[in-house]
Amino acid sequence: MSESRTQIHSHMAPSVDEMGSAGGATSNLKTDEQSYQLSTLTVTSPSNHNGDTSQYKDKDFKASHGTPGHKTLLQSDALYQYILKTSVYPRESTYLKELRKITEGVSLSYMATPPDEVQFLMLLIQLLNAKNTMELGVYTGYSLLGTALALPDDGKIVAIDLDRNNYELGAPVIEKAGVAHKVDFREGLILPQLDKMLLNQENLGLFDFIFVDADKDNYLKYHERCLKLVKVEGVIAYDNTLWNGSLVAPEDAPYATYIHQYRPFVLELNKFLAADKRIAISQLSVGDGITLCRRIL
Ligand SMILES: C[S@@+](CC[C@H](N)C(=O)[O-])C[C@H]1O[C@@H](n2cnc3c(N)ncnc32)[C@H](O)[C@@H]1O
Repeated sequence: MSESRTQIHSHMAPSVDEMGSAGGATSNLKTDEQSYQLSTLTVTSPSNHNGDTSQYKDKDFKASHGTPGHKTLLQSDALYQYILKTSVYPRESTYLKELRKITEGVSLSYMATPPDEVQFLMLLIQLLNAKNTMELGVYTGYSLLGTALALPDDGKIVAIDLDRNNYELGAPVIEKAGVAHKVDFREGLILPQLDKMLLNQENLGLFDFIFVDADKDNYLKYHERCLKLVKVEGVIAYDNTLWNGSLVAPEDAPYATYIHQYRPFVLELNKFLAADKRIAISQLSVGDGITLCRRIL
């Protein structure tokens, strides 16, 4: 089995470069949470994901199976670069590109949703004819801008994040793109913000689409609240549900600390969503894994 190796350094997350060579060194690793401390580690990415987990016991296996140095669980970086160059970058709006470039220069830039995933979300929003949407976890606003561009002119996005400073890096681009009137940014912790919204009957069943991309240990709490806020036949999308591929690795696999920390919560979420009769689901291996939940009850 051939492997590619990528060095990942704290505060030096690799970025996707559309002109760069295919393969390990120019890559973009999806992680979340501002508290994430990425120590220097070697990522070893098996190029052939055939379900064989025996490699995890290999002492030479330094880090994340299924973390091929980019925000996807594809077979290779080359394939990922192919998708970006062929289907994503040529159609990425100049504003999204500008915000992506700005974000690449910011610390924790790897937190941004990858461009292929945002392209998918934009199409989904249009397929749903979504008008009222919400985003939990904004960062600099790359997925927020994608949503705003995909919505009709009278569409709305409630966007919640505890950190206004990062949002303000993207806000001028959102303004320049002519979609700022759709964005209702609310600074604060997500849980109390959702609870406040639930007190107003008018918010119940209001939303056509909700994108959840924040603290994994709270996703189940968000789920109960979002199920009341999304309309029947509306969609909630949970990001990072494949959690860097760590879900199928042994507990002592050499992942970064934050991966270990949140892994049980993602496992619990996936199990819960699979059994939840109130929703129809599909877990997709786009980006770091995204689970679509359509409210059916
Ligand atoms: C992965 S980033 C979001 C990325 C964003 N969707 C994008 O495309 O750039 C996660 C964000 O969630 C925010 N966050 C994490 N936990 C939160 C909480 N409990 N309440 C509010 N915001 C939170 C962080 O401040 C961070 O900006």
